[in-house]
Amino acid sequence: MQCTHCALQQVSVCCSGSIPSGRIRYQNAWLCRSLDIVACDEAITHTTSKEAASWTSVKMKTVAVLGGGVGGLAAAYYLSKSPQVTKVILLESSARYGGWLWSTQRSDGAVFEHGPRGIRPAGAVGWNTLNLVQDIGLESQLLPVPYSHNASKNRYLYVNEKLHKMPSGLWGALQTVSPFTRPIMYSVAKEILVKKGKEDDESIHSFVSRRLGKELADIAIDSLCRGVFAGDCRKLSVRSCFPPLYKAEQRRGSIVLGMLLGSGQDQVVLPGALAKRSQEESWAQWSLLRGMGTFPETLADWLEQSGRAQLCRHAAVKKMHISPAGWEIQLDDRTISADHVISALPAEALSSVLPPALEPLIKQIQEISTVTVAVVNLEFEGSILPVEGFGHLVPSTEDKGILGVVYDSVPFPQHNSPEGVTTRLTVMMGGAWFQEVFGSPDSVSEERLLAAATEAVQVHLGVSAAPSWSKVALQKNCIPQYYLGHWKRVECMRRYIAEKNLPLSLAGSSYDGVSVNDVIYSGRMAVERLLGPVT
Ligand SMILES: Cc1cc2nc3c(=O)[nH]c(=O)nc-3n(C[C@H](O)[C@H](O)[C@H](O)COP(=O)(O)OP(=O)(O)OC[C@H]3O[C@@H](n4cnc5c(N)ncnc54)[C@H](O)[C@@H]3O)c2cc1C
Ligand SMILES: C=Cc1c2[nH]c(c1C)Cc1[nH]c(c(CCC(=O)O)c1C)Cc1[nH]c(c(C)c1CCC(=O)O)Cc1[nH]c(c(C)c1C=C)C2
Repeated sequence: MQCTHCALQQVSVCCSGSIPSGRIRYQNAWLCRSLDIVACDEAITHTTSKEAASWTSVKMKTVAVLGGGVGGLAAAYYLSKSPQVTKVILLESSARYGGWLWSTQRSDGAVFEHGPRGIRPAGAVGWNTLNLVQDIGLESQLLPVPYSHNASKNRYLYVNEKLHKMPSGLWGALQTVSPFTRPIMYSVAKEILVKKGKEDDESIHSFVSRRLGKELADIAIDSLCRGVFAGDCRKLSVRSCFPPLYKAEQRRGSIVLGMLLGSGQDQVVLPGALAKRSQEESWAQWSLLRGMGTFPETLADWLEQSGRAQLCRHAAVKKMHISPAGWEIQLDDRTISADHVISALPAEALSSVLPPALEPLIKQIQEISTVTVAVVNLEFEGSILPVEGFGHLVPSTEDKGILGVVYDSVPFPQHNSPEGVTTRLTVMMGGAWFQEVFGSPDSVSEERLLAAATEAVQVHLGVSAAPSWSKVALQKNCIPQYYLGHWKRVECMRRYIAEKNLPLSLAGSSYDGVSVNDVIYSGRMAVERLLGPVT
């Protein structure tokens, strides 16, 4: 079995009798050095005297974190918990922390999101985020949306010029629901009999076509990939974008069996009180009273007040030099020395600051591309929606340029203006199709993007009124695309770093998942790989 995080080690499941080197005990599981689970307690039949890892002896004087997005802030947070680090310094090029977590709060109190608007509480990474939220004192600001809410139950597809509610629950799966020509359950039942694929990676479209049929791949999966990665499911990797699907096929021979029997838990996180509350109250997603942007703001304040991290804005990293003494990080106006660097920069930004001597690494990093998304917030007078739900997605066959529309007022009415009845919507456009539809992101006008968004709302939702307020945010290169072979590329990069003994860790959305939860977890993993488990 190969550890998904620690490319260097071939680890064996312990009950086969072989003990992976560097295995350590952590909570109720056995982990390899990268802290992937090797085997749960029950599976352990052998132990060695060498298992206590020597993390406690690791000392770092100064660790620099590059990038003040949520990934960098999370890395700084976990570093700040470690007594092994003397100094943590975070460098952010822009005037504010948070990267893509960015909200506008208007003077009347209405909130508009220009990046993520909801975070999933479920699973180890969801719990991990909620543990952090609880620790920094944000609990009172949470806006949870339970599974029973219309925004959780109702998601729509815009196909053949009509809105279709996506089937949900067992009853929905048993019926033929347009735009599909067969019940989803038909494809699901047949899936168990489909042979396991032989490739070490596959596009999401090919994987789903093979296992569940072309119709689901063409409509549902095409739309899903636009609604998560703003990307093209024919190019995106199933192994890197949806690891549970890939693992289910590898370990159980079927997605359905993998879901029923489990296909291996990779992360170990204990739920704190808030995460337990999210389970008890069945939250599907959550936001914050004054918008997602308050998350990084509060985390940055918490770090500054802890006195354990020095945070610098307007501190663009220009170049980095490496010597046996460590890193020299060149900013506009000064140079900073660090024993270790955790990069939470977008891949492209990291590749442009690394020293030319690391060319093989730079080349690999440059292969991770991104897409641009135009995020258009619209506000309308009155209740104008024909349906109640989270929003609708548009498959690429219907309209390449319009990815989907979020009905923000439905999940988060608390973000509406308190003055009168209004409806807030967000139209997301472009993604992998940006250039083809709108031309260069450097030359497209806001007017054109606003007109396209307003037209989509008019055509898809029958809203003829003009918006009473709008904002266009062109999010250039905002979502990394994990194309075929991404896992191998990331593995190669980490192997290169390890073989060259470079004091460098990679975190952030470019490598191990794009969701806010994944990115926060990547910051934690970077710290744990360096210093051992954080508590
Ligand atoms: C429109 C949109 C909607 C999304 N919706 C969701 C959602 O609903 N749910 C969800 O979970 N996720 C969502 N995401 C994904 C999620 O928001 C991102 O993947 C995540 O915020 C990325 O965080 P990061 O810290 O890795 O990167 P970034 O946010 O890109 O942070 C990197 C930071 O590095 C800084 N930087 C760049 N160059 C330098 C330099 N040379 N020196 C110093 N600093 C530098 C940047 O200014 C930035 O602050 C969405 C993303 C977008 C764009
Ligand atoms: C239409 C474009 C987009 C919408 N959201 C995003 C884009 C590009 C970005 C995005 N959305 C989600 C994530 C995180 C994924 C995760 O693992 O948590 C990101 C990066 C959440 C999400 N949004 C939709 C789904 C199915 C998910 C996955 C998690 C979940 O089930 O909640 C669907 C969806 N996204 C958008 C719309 C309009 C929509 C469906 C109606 C907007």
